[in-house]
Amino acid sequence: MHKLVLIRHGQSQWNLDNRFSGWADVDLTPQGIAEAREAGAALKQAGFQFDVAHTSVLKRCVRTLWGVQEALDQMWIPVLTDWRLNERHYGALTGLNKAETAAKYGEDQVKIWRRSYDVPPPPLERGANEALHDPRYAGLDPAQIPDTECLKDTVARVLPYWHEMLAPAIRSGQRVLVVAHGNSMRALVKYLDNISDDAIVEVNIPNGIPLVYEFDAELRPIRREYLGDADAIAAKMAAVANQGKAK
Ligand SMILES: O=C(O)[C@@H](CO)OP(=O)(O)O
Repeated sequence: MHKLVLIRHGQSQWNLDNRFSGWADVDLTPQGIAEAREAGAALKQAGFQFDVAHTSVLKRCVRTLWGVQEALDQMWIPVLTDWRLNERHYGALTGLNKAETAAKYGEDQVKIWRRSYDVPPPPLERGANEALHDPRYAGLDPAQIPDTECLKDTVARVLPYWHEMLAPAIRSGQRVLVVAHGNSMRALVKYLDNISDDAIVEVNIPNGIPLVYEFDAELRPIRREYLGDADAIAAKMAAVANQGKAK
């Protein structure tokens, strides 16, 4: 039986402030740090241990992984960080308040920007794209650095990571933990669960809750389950969906 555990990072400062984050490197809040430890404790209680962990190059994910590893008493396992697990790039919306953006452009437009499969937010001007000068992206061809991304664009970088890095490790028997972001997880979940372009619009990922997949030998999902209280998880998902309301 193959398993995979996915966790969205804990609450970030811009989750709390209700701002579009994308590739901005915002840190966790104290609540986010506590959520990371709780996720690790829940995994430990359920008997999970891991051989390797993968995360993005953004500190809200890295710090979440640290909290999970600490609670699991597995600080020693190999960790791979990769930009392909980053949050979807939010283009010119990065840093804007979601409720204010909904008040200005309408909730429907904000839902399209947040959740549609193939409509990207307005792009950053190339000259304003700080990722071009950020050493963590120095190994990339500048053409790979986006000025904005829709979910389809995020799928186009997350899926190669799945096929090249995650799936072979899982197939070889490694116990793999992935700490990622709301939309890089939506990209992976869309593929794994074969969710349509229309249905993915309603999928929201809660912060700091382990999502456990069980696969058959072909890595087709047999079961998936969030670890934790179902009502609390549903409330967290609804809170994410409601971030795009004008209030
Ligand atoms: O701001 C972001 O980068 C993401 C995740 O926090 O937000 P949303 O849920 O609006 O896609």
